[in-house]
Amino acid sequence: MTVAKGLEGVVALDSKISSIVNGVLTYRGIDIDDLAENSNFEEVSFLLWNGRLPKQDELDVLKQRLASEAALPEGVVEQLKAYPQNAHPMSALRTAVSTLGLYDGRADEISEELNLDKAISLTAKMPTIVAALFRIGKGEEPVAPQEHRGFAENFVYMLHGQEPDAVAVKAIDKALILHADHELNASTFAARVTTATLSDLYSAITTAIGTLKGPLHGGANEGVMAMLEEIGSIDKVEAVINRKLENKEKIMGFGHRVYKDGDPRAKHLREMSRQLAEQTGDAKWFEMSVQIDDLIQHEKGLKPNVDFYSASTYHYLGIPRNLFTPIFAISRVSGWTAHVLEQYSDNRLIRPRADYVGPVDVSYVPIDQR
Ligand SMILES: CC(=O)SCCNC(=O)CCNC(=O)[C@H](O)C(C)(C)COP(=O)(O)OP(=O)(O)OC[C@H]1O[C@@H](n2cnc3c(N)ncnc32)[C@H](O)[C@@H]1OP(=O)(O)O
Ligand SMILES: O=C([O-])CC(=O)C(=O)O
Repeated sequence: MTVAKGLEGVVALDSKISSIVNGVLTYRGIDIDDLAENSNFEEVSFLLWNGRLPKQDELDVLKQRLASEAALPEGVVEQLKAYPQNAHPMSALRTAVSTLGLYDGRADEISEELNLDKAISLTAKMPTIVAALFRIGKGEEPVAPQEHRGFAENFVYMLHGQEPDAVAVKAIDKALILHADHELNASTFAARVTTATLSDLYSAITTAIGTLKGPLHGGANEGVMAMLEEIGSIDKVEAVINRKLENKEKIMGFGHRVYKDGDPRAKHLREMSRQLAEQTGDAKWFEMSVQIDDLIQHEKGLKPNVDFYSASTYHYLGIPRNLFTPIFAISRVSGWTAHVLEQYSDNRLIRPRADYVGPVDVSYVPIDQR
């Protein structure tokens, strides 16, 4: 058997959701650059779930549903308050999504219509969970979502409990568009593996969140911020990065399994970070990031991925670093659920083989003779 370690280059399934061809990322055939400039997260979610852009009335209905289904069952809010306060928000989010499944009496009913309803309902609740975890962590009461607010706007409102800043809302909305789907990345693959056993949507998304959390995947954005904080000032960039390279440490936010010539999402986040640096008058985090970017490209030939400039962008928005990966999950749930729907619609159990390389012909030794 030929083993492709890490399944590199293996095509595991057909999908009509997103594509990466010659370094260009599309959702349902539309270039991500076009969507990032012109769309919004609700529209992108519709696109991922339905395979086409919505008409105005369809978009209005989806926006209304996402806002009206954002509130959490009281029992879930009580559980969030009971979680250990030192739990990582990604772990708490994973457990909360699993708990939400317990509150859906039809979680195990699988039908096209119900699956889409569940996708909308879960997507609607993700920002509410993340904002509630943030506030509970600070010893504050969660803020309930408001029905007249858009998706990104409601999230920023629930974080701070006050009228959201328009710049922050626009930046979060763009970040959500850019993170919404990415072909067969590790967390999406994990969600599809779970779905392919005909398990329920909440189980698939719980699987996906656990997979996104790792620092080689979505967790890298938090790792980037930790690195920026460790470096601390522009004059220390070179020394710290060179030491990390000498120690053969992975530099968070660089490299990619598929993109070898650059991640098309990174330029948008870089520009957002630059603009926010200018608006806040605090250039340090952007300038440090640019210097690291130049150094890593020069030393390793590696380019930044989606996680690199999202770290300084979120930092400028006043978001603590342990919420960076949960924000990724708030967005990616639209893609994960689109893949869950696609998997259900043409399912076959996903079950590859392993090449056994362990010992053979070993006899059982009774315990008293070992
Ligand atoms: C949303 C996302 O998930 S985007 C990815 C987020 N993850 C990160 O940013 C973590 C840092 N990056 C990495 O660890 C990797 O580049 C991954 C996990 C993204 C891709 O991994 P793979 O496709 O398996 O690449 P692989 O690890 O084989 O890298 C190839 C070579 O480049 C090196 N390399 C790759 N990325 C990095 C990095 N960030 N820092 C230093 N060296 C790196 C590897 O050490 C390897 O070198 P070698 O051939 O001398 O052993
Ligand atoms: O595709 C990948 O391997 C990781 C990634 O960039 C993403 O999930 O957005």
